[in-house]
Amino acid sequence: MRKKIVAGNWKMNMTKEEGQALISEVVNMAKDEVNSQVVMVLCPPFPHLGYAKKMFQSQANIFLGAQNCHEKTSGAYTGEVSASILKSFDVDYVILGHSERREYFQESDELLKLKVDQALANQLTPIFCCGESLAQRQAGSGFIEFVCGQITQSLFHLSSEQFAKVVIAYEPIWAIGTGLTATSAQAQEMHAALRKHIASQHGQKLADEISILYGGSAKPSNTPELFACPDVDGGLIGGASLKSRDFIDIAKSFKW
Ligand SMILES: O=C[C@H](O)COP(=O)(O)O
Repeated sequence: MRKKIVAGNWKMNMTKEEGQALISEVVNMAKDEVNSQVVMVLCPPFPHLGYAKKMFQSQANIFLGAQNCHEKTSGAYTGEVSASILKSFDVDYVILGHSERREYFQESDELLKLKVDQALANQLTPIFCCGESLAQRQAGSGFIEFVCGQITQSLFHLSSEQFAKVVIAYEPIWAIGTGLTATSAQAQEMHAALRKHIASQHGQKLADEISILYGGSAKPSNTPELFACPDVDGGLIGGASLKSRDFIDIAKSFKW
């Protein structure tokens, strides 16, 4: 059975004190309330990575994620962080290709390919984001091909053994932070198409093992329906991951 994952992307939020309080609440609530088979990933800004892991070391289903890594191994790249540095801080996952990175930092499919390689070479699990813009969705056709194309461009150079280690996050750009959520039918349609696309390259067995998360204004009121879709394996959560109650309730949205 493929993994059910709820990842919280804090983006550029939370001071040290706020972050510590949030993690401690999430850890305590998860212990009592969340099925231990749900993989929970906390992705705070870089400075929090230094202390965060120690706060949930005893909890086997909570993992640490970063929000980005550099495409090179090391060197004179002021302000950047490599995958090997992240690994040395016990980071497990790294979000790559988020639409905010693509838009504000001009990250291309080609660059993301290199970042994915760095992540895998350092035993980090990439949470690879893909998704179409509002204009592409409103055009009414071609958006599924566009999103599958992002996977082709940045991930299809991987061997099947490498691809099996990747988590995909479908995040329609028009749903991120807007309050507009994809309907469960829209999410299911895209997730099924992505799985079919992966199967065309790596076979059905591997495609069936890949976790594909949904992201975009996910909240406790809509995740039960979204997570009930056969091809939706969890969520990449932005705003709602900053509130412990909401994040925990989202992690409780799976039907078993
Ligand atoms: O990485 C998370 C996504 O960008 C979703 O953000 P959101 O839940 O605030 O819409």
